[in-house]
Amino acid sequence: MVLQRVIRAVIMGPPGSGKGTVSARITKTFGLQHMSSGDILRANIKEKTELGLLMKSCIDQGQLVPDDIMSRLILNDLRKIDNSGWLLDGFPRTVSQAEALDHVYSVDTVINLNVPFQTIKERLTSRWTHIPSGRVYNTDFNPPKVPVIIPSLSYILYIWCSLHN
Ligand SMILES: Nc1nc2c(ncn2[C@@H]2O[C@H](COP(=O)(O)OP(=O)(O)O)[C@@H](O)[C@H]2O)c(=O)[nH]1
Ligand SMILES: Nc1ncnc2c1ncn2[C@@H]1O[C@H](COP(=O)(O)OP(=O)(O)O)[C@@H](O)[C@H]1O
Repeated sequence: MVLQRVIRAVIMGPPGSGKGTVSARITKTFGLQHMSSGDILRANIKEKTELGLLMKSCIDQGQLVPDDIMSRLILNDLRKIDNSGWLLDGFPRTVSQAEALDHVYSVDTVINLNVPFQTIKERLTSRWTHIPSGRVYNTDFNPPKVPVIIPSLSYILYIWCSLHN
């Protein structure tokens, strides 16, 4: 029997630094579960869970979700995959969240993406998201296979509704 070591890692960096893009490659290469705080929050909002409804108003106002709620949510999800390796993306985001994680798990590796602000600005202006799958593209670096040519009114409405529900 071969015992495989469970790897627990965290990726950090400002919004737009490439955490989601790099995480997808790392998790595929090393067989880790990708735990994205943004995706977990969006799933809870979509499913209209009690916490999801509470958090929607914070996110809509551009605020961070309170530390205790966020830590509870992520640690709860990590407990469900206790025997797997994971890469945390977007959590911890504050000292209090880091302490909550450290209390329960010992993390093997932390990757910090250090990207200049000007580069982040350029990347975010050419970032596109495929709403149904959540995949992120960039018109220069990682363009989608099927380019969006002229969005129809119904498509614009569809995107608007997806962002506001
Ligand atoms: N030029 C370039 N663009 C990148 C790179 N990594 C990510 N991007 C693009 O930058 C944007 C932000 O990346 P994303 O993974 O969403 O960042 P996050 O907000 O930190 O998760 C997206 O449009 C990506 O396609 C990179 O190494 N070079
Ligand atoms: N660890 C966290 N603590 C508090 N709020 C969070 C955390 N992660 C995500 N959020 C909330 O969810 C929103 C979307 O997160 P995310 O998809 O990671 O995008 P971004 O990194 O661009 O802010 C954030 O703007 C914030 O309101």
